[in-house]
Amino acid sequence: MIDWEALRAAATEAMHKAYAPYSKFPVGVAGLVDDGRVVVGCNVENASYGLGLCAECGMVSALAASGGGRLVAVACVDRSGNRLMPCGRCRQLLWEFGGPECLLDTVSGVKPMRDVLPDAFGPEDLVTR
Ligand SMILES: O=c1ccn([C@H]2C[C@H](O)[C@@H](CO)O2)c(=O)[nH]1
Ligand SMILES: [Zn+2]
Repeated sequence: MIDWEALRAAATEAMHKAYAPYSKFPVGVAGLVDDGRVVVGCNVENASYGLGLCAECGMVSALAASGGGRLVAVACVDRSGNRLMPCGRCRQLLWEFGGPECLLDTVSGVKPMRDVLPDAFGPEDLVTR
């Protein structure tokens, strides 16, 4: 059983560390890894606006830097602690480390990644046919 409350709490704690002076839209994300650890990320913006990093970007970096593994569940929250859908780019980032079965705490309930990124491009598509 996935403890979604705990995952949302970890995402909310990360959200409070966001650096979002330009959008004033802090985001936090937490991912449950297949070995039981929880990795988090927050958005980090830049004076060169287009260079801002989404929270999920930091989270997958933390995943790799802390030993890797597969994401089994992900929760993203906004400043009110409400569920937030990852942007399209971030869905692709999550797909790389979670694949179709990874669960996402969406605004319309828990869904597998395959439902929020249908017909996704992934590592297996790089195999020459
Ligand atoms: O899934 C998302 C969507 C948006 N943001 C950030 C990017 C930007 O800093 C702010 C407003 O778009 O929210 C994320 O971190 N993750
Ligand atoms: Zn994003």
